[in-house]
Amino acid sequence: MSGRPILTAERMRAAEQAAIDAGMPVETLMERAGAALAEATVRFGAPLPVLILCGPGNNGGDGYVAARHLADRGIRVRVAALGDPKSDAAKWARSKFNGEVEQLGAETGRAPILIDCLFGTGLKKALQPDLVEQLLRLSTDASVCIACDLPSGAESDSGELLNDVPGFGLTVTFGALKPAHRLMPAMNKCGRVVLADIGLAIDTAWREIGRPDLPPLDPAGHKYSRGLVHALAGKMPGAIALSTVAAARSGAGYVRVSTSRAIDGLPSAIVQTDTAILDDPRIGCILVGPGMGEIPQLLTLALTARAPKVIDADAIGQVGDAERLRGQDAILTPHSGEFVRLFGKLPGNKAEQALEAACRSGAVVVYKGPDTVVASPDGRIGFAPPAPAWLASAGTGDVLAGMIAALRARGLEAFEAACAAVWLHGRAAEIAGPHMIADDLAAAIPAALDLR
Ligand SMILES: NC(=O)C1=CN([C@@H]2O[C@H](COP(=O)(O)OP(=O)(O)OC[C@H]3O[C@@H](n4cnc5c(N)ncnc54)[C@H](O)[C@@H]3O)[C@@H](O)[C@H]2O)[C@@H](O)CC1
Ligand SMILES: Nc1ncnc2c1ncn2[C@@H]1O[C@H](COP(=O)(O)OP(=O)(O)O)[C@@H](O)[C@H]1O
Ligand SMILES: [K+]
Repeated sequence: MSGRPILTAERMRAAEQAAIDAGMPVETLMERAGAALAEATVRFGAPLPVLILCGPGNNGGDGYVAARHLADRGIRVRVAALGDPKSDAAKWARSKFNGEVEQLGAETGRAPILIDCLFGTGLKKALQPDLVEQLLRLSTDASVCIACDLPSGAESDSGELLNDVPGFGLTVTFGALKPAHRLMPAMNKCGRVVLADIGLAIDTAWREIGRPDLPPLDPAGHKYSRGLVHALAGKMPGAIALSTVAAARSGAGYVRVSTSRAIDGLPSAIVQTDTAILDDPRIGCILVGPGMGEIPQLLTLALTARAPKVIDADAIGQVGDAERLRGQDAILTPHSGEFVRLFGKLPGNKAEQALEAACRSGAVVVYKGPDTVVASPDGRIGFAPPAPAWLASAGTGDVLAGMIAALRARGLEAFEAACAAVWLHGRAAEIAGPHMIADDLAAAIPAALDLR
């Protein structure tokens, strides 16, 4: 899966230390970070007067460097600091800035562009209440708010907010994204996240899910080689109808649904059958769960088959013990309620919880929500880019399950199929627009596929 790298604060510091050990001065890293922050500010905010709030550590150091670069470009820039810089690199950055440095407080005047360089990955506790008050006041008075690395108060690894945090239009981060950029509630405060390369070597299995690279159609292919999805209908046929339409629209060559009674309104291209023979070697992926209701035999039947499977919705609740999935080639797609029901309350951030669930079950886990994460038992984690909040409507999860099943049946490896579907699902929602219903979402999949 391609996409921007994501590192915890500890691994970020390790990457920085490795660069320093290899002979790169920390001042060079800070110089690059501050220059990138200044560049993004000019591009995003236009050449308006800037106020930079500097904290005592290296986040503040980046701010002094950015102030120098902005001043060199002829932009009116003021710096208000919490106090003297504490780290050597920040002291160096402060010494290179020729302008005046105000004491940050109730007297600090507003500016149209505000840059928050108070705290970044070094945040350890909530900001003092009076500092929060100043940050909120100055951000309310600004037209454009930019966060250096992280909004101050957002905890880098968990995505928790330790104090009230204003909403930023832009966050400029360095080397790699941090989990907080893609986990709620912090991700909702970051605005657009720009990643600047400051010359660090980044090695990680955690990435933001990027635009998928789907294999081209085989010119000599046939409907089975393009992928056969076999869905199992249960009590509520509407849900499996959404899933199967989504699977067909996602490029499966053949979509078949086992159902005891005809499902009205299903496109004729989707084959309805009253038998449920799952030992057909041509099946590329079985889909079970959407609209299943209390029919646990359907999950049992799916688990007897060799084919890969997507286990969604009601079927997740029927798994009981995650160990049951060992040896299965499965993708699980729980929302938070289904996740806790199957795995209990796990420690760590959402990504770590998904990874633990993947390790326990041996399945790829798509932990859904406004901050969907995809985890593979081999340690890979994909963090979804922001998706529209209007996805929170009935049936959109059924659509996602069908999309994953189609991409899996088309031959993508389980983790790749899940990540690609999550990306396309978010883009389809953007295309379908704020008043969409799940049926519109499925109809927008071809346009999302065309975006790639
Ligand atoms: N890791 C890297 O490779 C690079 C990091 N850079 C910058 O360095 C930042 C991290 O710098 P630091 O480790 O100095 O940490 P910060 O600048 O985030 O915080 C500085 C120190 O403030 C104290 N502190 C934390 N929370 C506080 C609170 N609520 N109230 C009062 N004091 C508090 C802590 O002792 C902390 O170490 C990054 O966010 C980034 O902006 C850049 O300079 C470029 C290179
Ligand atoms: N606030 C939100 N912002 C973005 N995406 C969301 C939000 N809430 C839910 N989603 C997405 O919408 C889908 C909902 O799936 P699910 O909860 O299974 O609903 P349903 O069972 O009704 O289909 C998931 O893909 C989830 O990630
Ligand atoms: K900051």
